[in-house]
Amino acid sequence: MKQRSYLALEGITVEFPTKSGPFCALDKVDLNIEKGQFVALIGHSGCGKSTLLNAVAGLNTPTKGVIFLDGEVIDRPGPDRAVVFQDHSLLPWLTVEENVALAVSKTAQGKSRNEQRDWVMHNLELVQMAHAAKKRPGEISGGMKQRVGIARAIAMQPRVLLMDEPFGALDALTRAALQDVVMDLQARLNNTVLMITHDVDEAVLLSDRVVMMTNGPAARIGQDLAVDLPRPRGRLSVIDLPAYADARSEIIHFLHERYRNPSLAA
Ligand SMILES: Nc1ncnc2c1ncn2[C@@H]1O[C@H](COP(=O)(O)OP(=O)(O)OP(=O)(O)O)[C@@H](O)[C@H]1O
Repeated sequence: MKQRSYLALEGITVEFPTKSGPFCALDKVDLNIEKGQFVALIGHSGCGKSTLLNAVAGLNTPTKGVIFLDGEVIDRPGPDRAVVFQDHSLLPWLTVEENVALAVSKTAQGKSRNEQRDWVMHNLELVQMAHAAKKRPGEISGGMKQRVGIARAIAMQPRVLLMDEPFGALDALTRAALQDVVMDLQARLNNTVLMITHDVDEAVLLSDRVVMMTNGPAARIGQDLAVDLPRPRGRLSVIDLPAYADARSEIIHFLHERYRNPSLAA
């Protein structure tokens, strides 16, 4: 039997029907991610990053190709793949605790009510949000909502954590604090993660690999860069390492030289 990676995308083509005929967003994309790897997906706006992530989430169906997770074909959404979106998508009428509990109830077979409650609080503690358990989303800041969104996702113990620009709507300092949370979680839990970002420093700081996409239509993977930085990582401990500068430079050359932003092309 063929030995596949934990998450294996094989020949993924996605075409969308449009008035002027099919629009090819992704063209025969192959991507292999091992268990416990943190992979960032980077590329210019509109290249197809969300299309790729949504295919893994089961939210869109590839026109061609197959996605395998732990040897099983993925063709629909499931609680084994939790998604964190840029917009936290918490239910406003539920408290922080209830928002996480709702997700946990879908995946907590065999857990008593008390065990589920403890699990919810444990995950809120991991993102330093236990103190706000009784608040509603309208009573907490954007950064705090994103922390809760992350707690909700990891509390489901997904096989893959998918993040679509999770910090895109946050100011720079809040964003940095959330990156630290994600680094801490990765050190403790070693999740398998696929994360979309537009931020080169964020990609290098958080990831084991940075996968760079070519400009669409018919986008492909243009470069797959291993980030050779020790873990656990801290922002100040890696920033002066040559490997940090090298990775950063590779990505910037890819984005601004090899595949320039198509909307800036003369
Ligand atoms: N449902 C759809 N119907 C038609 N075209 C679509 C559809 N969804 C996405 N597209 C097109 O597919 C291409 C890829 O879109 P996608 O949202 O995946 O890009 P992206 O890299 O995630 O962009 P951004 O960084 O701006 O979020 C774009 O040209 C987009 O217009």
